[in-house]
Amino acid sequence: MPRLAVSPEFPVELSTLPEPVRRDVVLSARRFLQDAEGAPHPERVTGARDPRVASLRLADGYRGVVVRQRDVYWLLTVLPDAEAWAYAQRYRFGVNTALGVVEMWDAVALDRVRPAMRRAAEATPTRLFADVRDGDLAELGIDGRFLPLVRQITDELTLEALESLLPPTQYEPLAALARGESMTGARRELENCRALPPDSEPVNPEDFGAALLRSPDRAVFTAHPGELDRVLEAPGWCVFLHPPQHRLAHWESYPQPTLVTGGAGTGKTLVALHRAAHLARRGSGQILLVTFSQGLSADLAAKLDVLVEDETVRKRIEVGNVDRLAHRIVAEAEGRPPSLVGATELTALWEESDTGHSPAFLLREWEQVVLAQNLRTLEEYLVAPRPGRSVELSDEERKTVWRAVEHVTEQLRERGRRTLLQLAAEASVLLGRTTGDLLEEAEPAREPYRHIVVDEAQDLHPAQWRLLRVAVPHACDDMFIVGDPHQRIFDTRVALASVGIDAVRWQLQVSYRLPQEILSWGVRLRGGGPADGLVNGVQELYGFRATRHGPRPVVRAYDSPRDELTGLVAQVREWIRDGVPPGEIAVAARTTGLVRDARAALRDLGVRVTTLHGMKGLEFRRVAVIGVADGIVPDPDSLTPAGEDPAARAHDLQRERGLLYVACTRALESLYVSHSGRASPFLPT
Ligand SMILES: Nc1ncnc2c1ncn2[C@@H]1O[C@H](COP(=O)(O)OP(=O)(O)OP(=O)(O)O)[C@@H](O)[C@H]1O
Repeated sequence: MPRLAVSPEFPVELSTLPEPVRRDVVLSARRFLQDAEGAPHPERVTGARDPRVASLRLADGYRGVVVRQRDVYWLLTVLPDAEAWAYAQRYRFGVNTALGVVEMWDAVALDRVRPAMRRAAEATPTRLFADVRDGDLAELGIDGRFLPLVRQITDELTLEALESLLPPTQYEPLAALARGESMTGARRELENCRALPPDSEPVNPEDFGAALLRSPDRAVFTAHPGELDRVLEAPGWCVFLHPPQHRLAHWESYPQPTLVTGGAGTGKTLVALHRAAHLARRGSGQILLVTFSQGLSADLAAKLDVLVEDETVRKRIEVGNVDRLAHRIVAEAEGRPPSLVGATELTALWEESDTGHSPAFLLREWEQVVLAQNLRTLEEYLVAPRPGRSVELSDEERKTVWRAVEHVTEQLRERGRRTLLQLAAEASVLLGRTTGDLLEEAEPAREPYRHIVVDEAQDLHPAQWRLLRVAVPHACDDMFIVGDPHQRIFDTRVALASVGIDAVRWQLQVSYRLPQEILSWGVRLRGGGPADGLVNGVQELYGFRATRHGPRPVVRAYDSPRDELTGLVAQVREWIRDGVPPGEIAVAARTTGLVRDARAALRDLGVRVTTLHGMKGLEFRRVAVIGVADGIVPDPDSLTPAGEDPAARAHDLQRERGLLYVACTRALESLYVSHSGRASPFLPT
């Protein structure tokens, strides 16, 4: 029986074929896998650059291309006959001698550039890799067949021109050396191309089957027709993760909490989903997959349903948001659902306390200093640090503020009302009581969850982190956390270590959602500067890059809001005329008023219209962000007056910037931004 591995390109090509052809292709592939009667035979490809390449007739006029070695077949693509033969002739295949993974390159295109490279090399004695020894290149897995070419490269631009022609495992270490990195840096880049931890066996470059097994991003083996159907039908992200994503999601065991950070579209949510699925398949205990809001958790649950087919495995994962968890714990303890206080009622309570500070100032002090550090007494508050608050408070002023906090909490208690953060704080006390102090005890009395996986971690409040920490005992694989401090859209900054989560951090750097043009523009908008939170110190966007190119974002200035709406409608209609389904188009604005106007203007078109906040965690092919004007973004009502607290205002501005950045980085293909009147100061010039 053949051992059949499928490449990620095969299902993609298959999905573009007309229905009857697709059905025939799937039937033929199944027959081939089972070696059944009528199965297609591998046919030799004359003129092939690689003698292991063969062709399979999969449907009338359509052929598959395979690389074979003994009983192993790697099914690469399915194309109309003529294209399939040409494809089969073009490519060569190898095994990376350092990593043992498969490599594939367009030998015809590479041959085509050789004469120009030779001429360029003859014109100058300069060589980009003159100082690098052959031995070092071999250690980095550079294929001997590429060596003459590598030795001819004169400068970085020439190397960049080769990027699409070389396998990434050849290109990445060379690019690192070209950037002036040491051998260690180049090795690190190479290691980043590894999806699985190294095995103890030395690499045998002749064993193609073993190399395919080490390359789950390039090939998935299917043992029976059910598995083949799954690979052919499931969305690509369910089956093929990019090497760093695969490594993080499928790592056997993490001895301590793990934090994965990465820019927009680097696949953090996918990694969180696959990690949860991996843990569930292992069956080591109940898993909580948790995120920031109810809407996002519904989205996660829907994706998880697609990823995990086995019902028993799926049931091991509860998907939720932290507020719901807190609500449930308190409701169970008290025998009835807790009642929440509304924003207006809370503001009125702060106003009752005569402190000389605004309700917004007091609320912030309560949430970001008192609740964030879980301060219970005036004595604790008097000596507590107040990070992010630049207005000094004397002891007397602190006493006044504390009295206001006591007044408000007392009033809330009397009315039987609570805020969500109070709920989280109470839930962690309740859980701590029933489970013992899990931070201290080695063997708690009860284990609510065995694993917790957190998405959108940057926006959780310390009180919510404390709840999550007590909801899972300290053990290997207890917490797997993904987030991006640059996408923070709420006022929470937490160093995980300060809430008992001693996390080791990993980073994803390649955005698979954004074209480079939107990514670069977005980074300028966000300000490439560092963001704080999650780990001690700050994090940079340095090294964040994309794999695709696309159109530059379009920024349109209009004379009036009415013209701006007309322009929006014209843009959305054009996208729909281009064939983009309305469900894959989103329009976002900072204010609910603008959202209402845009909804009315786009009434019949069926596109999603939402606030900037509502864009969090989502993705669309085309995105329009409107009303990006001075006076709207940043929202003046959401900014602390500079006179009241300059540091808080600076944080507010960062948060507003982050919000716009989040909305603009939802676009897979095109981004359209508009304003009437003066542009928002956040827009890159
Ligand atoms: N392995 C993959 N296979 C297919 N598509 C991928 C893969 N990894 C990332 N993508 C693409 O990138 C998108 C972003 O993935 P995901 O939502 O997990 O990123 P993220 O880092 O959580 O994004 P953000 O922080 O901006 O919300 C996916 O929806 C998909 O379009």
